[in-house]
Amino acid sequence: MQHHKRPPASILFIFGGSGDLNYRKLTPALYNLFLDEWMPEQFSIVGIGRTEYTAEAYRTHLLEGIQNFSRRKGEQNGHVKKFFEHVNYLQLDAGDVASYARITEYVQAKETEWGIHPNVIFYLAVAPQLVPSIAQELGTLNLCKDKATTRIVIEKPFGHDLASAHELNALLTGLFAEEQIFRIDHYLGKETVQNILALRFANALFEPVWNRHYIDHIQITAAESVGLEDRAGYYEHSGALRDMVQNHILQLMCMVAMEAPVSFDANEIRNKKVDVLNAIRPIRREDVHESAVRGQYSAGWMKGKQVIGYRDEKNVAPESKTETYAAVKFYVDNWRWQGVPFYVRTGKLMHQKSTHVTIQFKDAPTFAFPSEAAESWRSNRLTISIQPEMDIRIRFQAKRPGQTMTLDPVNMTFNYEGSDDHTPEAYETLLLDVMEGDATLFMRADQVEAAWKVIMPILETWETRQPQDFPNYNPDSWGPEDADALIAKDGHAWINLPPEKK
Ligand SMILES: NC(=O)C1=CN([C@@H]2O[C@H](COP(=O)(O)OP(=O)(O)OC[C@H]3O[C@@H](n4cnc5c(N)ncnc54)[C@H](OP(=O)(O)O)[C@@H]3O)[C@@H](O)[C@H]2O)C=CC1
Ligand SMILES: O=C1O[C@H](COP(=O)(O)O)[C@@H](O)[C@H](O)[C@H]1O
Repeated sequence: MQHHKRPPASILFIFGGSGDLNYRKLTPALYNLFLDEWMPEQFSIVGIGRTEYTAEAYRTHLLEGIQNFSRRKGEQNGHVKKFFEHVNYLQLDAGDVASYARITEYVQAKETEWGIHPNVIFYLAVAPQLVPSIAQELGTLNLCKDKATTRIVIEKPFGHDLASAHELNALLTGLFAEEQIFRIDHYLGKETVQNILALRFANALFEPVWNRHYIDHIQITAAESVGLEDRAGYYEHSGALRDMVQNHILQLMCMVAMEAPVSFDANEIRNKKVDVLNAIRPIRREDVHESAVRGQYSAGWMKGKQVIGYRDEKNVAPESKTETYAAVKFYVDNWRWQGVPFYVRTGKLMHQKSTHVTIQFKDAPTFAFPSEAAESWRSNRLTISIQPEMDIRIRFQAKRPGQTMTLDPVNMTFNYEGSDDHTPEAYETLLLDVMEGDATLFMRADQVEAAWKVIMPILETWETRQPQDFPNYNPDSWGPEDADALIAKDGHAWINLPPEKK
């Protein structure tokens, strides 16, 4: 039984309908929205790509994606069939200007069939270099003149660098009204990421210690156990820094480091986040080697299975210098964070899928216990596990029961209620927001550009200096040795989160 208001009738055109994002995330999310009766009464999803598919073959392909990646698989009685009645495919080369007329024809046919004018959403799930030309063509379609019902969703990375992001913003704002533009960063739709704001700003407990006086350093890890997954067309031009650091990781950093907002108004939150980006200390080109490490995976073994190296993946150049791993040390130059390092890292084919933020507090000022009481004083730590574990852990010292004064670090853990099955995926939340026209969880133009500004010196340095040691890390490892050295020289070590015992 449905207890909520559904969005208005919508047609979603997904450029990149034959790609990995749609297969792994968008279609499973739309399917879950359908199961939960959040999809409009009248809707149509149209995948777009150059690959040849019959409607049937396309649906079979996407069903496989649901079976592999959806939080609820495709076995729900009859629902799969009903869902796929709304899914179609348009074989279309985005470079073929004349073919855009087919989009208008499709919309007109649906208008006639449904007897109303629907929302029309263009989702650009394609590599950034294709975005400007597609946006340009869409912007000239008559139907895009209707600001209330037409929207364009742009995936990250938004642009390829600072200059192209700036140009893209100018292009989009020339063609569309700001309320039609949805710059997506799906990490902002994750429940656990949104909970960072709740943890920090709905509790007075943490605020007094959330600063340079009590925090030693902060770590952000987004480790993936998957490799390239046949995405060379996109990833070879991207690499880990553009793919994950410029967007997802910097957004996580903003949430951890931002000042308290005075309201939950979308612009107020964005203002506070952009302040963090603007306060990140610029890394000088000559210092990049001190603050950033890149890596590329070799061939090897992953959980007992043989895997090929990055350079042997399909459509990857044999001498590719694309990084599949990046670690960076940042500082935020403001009163709260002066002198506190933020260590961030991300990589593919790593030992374990794990995204988490760790706040490492300073040691107790003196240690009155006998020195043999504890292996380390460095015990106070707060960890926000974003995925696959979804929990918040506070680690502190406790006395081990017995006659001696022996201390052990223990964890107090908050686990999200219910199973993963019931937690909406980020793309469910965000796609619903797009259909409803709510841009609160989306990026503003200046945020995207400020994030590019932060990473440009690293990008430019890496692009001009060839990596001499690629491939430099093994699958099923925690990345290159240099990344351990990056943090070890400050007297720290990366924290690899063990799964919480249930
Ligand atoms: N994969 C993921 O998990 C995530 C991806 N993203 C973002 O999504 C975007 C796409 O990534 P991903 O799906 O992985 O990349 P893929 O390489 O898997 O997909 C690229 C898509 O672009 C289409 N395409 C390429 N050229 C054309 C063309 N001339 N005309 C029409 N379609 C074309 C391809 O279709 P065809 O070959 O059939 O033409 C394919 O569907 C990137 O910006 C990425 O950052 C964001 C979050 C997660
Ligand atoms: O944006 C991207 O994100 C995925 C990882 O997303 P997650 O929700 O599974 O953490 C990554 O695999 C992909 O390379 C990147 O484009």
